Amino acid sequence: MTPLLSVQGITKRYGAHIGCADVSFDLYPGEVMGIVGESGSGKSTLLNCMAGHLAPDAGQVVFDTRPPSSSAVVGHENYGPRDTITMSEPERRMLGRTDWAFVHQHARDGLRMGVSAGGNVGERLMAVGERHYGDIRDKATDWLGRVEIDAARVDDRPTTFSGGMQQRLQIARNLVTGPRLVFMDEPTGGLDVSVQARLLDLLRGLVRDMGLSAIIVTHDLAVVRLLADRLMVMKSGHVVEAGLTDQVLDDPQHAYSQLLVSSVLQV
Ligand SMILES: Nc1ncnc2c1ncn2[C@@H]1O[C@H](COP(=O)(O)OP(=O)(O)OP(=O)(O)O)[C@@H](O)[C@H]1O
Repeated sequence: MTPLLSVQGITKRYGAHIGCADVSFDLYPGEVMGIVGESGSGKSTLLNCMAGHLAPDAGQVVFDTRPPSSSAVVGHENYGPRDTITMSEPERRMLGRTDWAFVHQHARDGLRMGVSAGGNVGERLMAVGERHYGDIRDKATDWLGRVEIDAARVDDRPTTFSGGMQQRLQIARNLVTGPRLVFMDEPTGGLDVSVQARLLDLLRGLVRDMGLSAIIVTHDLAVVRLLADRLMVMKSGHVVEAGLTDQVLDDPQHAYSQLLVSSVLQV
């Protein structure tokens, strides 16, 4: 099977300082990869390099592209595995609106706070060529329901929403176009514990129902335990251990992973 995403030798330095070094892995369709490590271990640097937000110094991020489903989507004729780092900026941007999604830790980074909830979701549909107002509004309302936001709030701005609702709205905005790969940066970070649990449950259901592939960066091992099939443990920019989530968490081999797991157990 062709990997959906094949990451090869991604390296990013900040001056003499290493952000992440020589990271490689394959992600297959429907698979969820968790990336864990303490603060400063390079998780966000790696995620941002993979998602095209940051230019790596070396490496490839090869995505198995498919023909556009909307006639409004124009551009590349070469489908199949493509290095997204060397593809043109318009192509990468289109990927970011269609097959890729990015869920930020802070919902306000992924939402337009001055636009209604329905508008936030509908905007992404318009970006891929949908023009029929009634259809867009219906789909937006349907997605609000799928993320457990009352349809009566469709015209309200996200500024009037709680943190958990804002995060669920950001997820709806991201998933409405049916992406195949979702990058998530600490998706439950900064939320109350009970809100986190509900969001995790929702995410798990959506990932399963939509057959999504995802890469989730977190320092919370409970998040990867619930969502990730596989796990990479990072330390000082390097991957020190990788494997099936349960295997790594229940029987960590590297001393740093052991420390990471045990310090969580002590909490
Ligand atoms: N813009 C930058 N300029 C210089 N150094 C940076 C920059 N961004 C990150 N770094 C450094 O790169 C290393 C990796 O940082 P990164 O933010 O990727 O780690 P992280 O694991 O995501 O941490 P956190 O969980 O705190 O976000 C750290 O040593 C950090 O200080």
